[in-house]
Amino acid sequence: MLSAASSLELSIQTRIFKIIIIGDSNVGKTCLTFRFTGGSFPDKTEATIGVDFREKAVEIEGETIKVQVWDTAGQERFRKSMVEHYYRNVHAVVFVYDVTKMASFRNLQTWIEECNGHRVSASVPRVLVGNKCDLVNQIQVPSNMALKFADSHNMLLFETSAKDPKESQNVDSIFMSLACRLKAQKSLLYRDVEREDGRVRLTQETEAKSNCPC
Ligand SMILES: Nc1nc2c(ncn2[C@@H]2O[C@H](COP(=O)(O)OP(=O)(O)OP(=O)(O)O)[C@@H](O)[C@H]2O)c(=O)[nH]1
Ligand SMILES: [Mg+2]
Repeated sequence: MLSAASSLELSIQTRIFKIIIIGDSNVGKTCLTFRFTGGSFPDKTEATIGVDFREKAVEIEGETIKVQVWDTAGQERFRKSMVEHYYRNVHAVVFVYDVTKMASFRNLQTWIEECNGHRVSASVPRVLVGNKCDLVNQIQVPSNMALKFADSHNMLLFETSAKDPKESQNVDSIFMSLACRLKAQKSLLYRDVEREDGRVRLTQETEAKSNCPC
């Protein structure tokens, strides 16, 4: 068993990455969050009011990182007082649309503008997620259209389903790929700080040895 001191030390050392999920109401933001943090698809969901937080500890290259997912409200009336909080000190942004609803794809432009309007740095990674791919006969947003949009905004595209258990790895990979990128970014940041201190010098070679699972 861990002593109180060592468990305190562990929790102090654990880095937390804040990832927000943004998109129209009903696209499945809450279900995607559930799938990643709890491994299941909820029987029933209500519209999110304000924000729901869910966390998951993941291990990347031997480091335990806490991924803190901010599941935001898509409905204007449930989000307007919270928007500032969503974007404050955010580490990564996940934009979600519903592949069976063209309007949710068209509205991405507005969500991206909102994000840009909150001084989110260009270095904050963003990904695009097309959800509900299990509804194969109802797809309205063709993959090539989504891919073009993602490319033009410098985002990776994931097409997936929070509902289909066979897709659960794909859902995990949305968050894991972001966590890997953030870990790499942060280690660069530490390296710079350490360089300034003149204490530690990490070389390109050290970076190349990285064996990130993503
Ligand atoms: N078929 C299918 N239905 C899904 C999927 N993901 C979510 N749903 C359904 O879509 C509806 C909305 O899901 P939520 O996760 O609550 O949507 P949301 O984006 O969080 O909505 P707000 O909280 O209002 O912003 C629910 O009825 C879910 O069961 C999916 O991958 N496939
Ligand atoms: Mg929700």
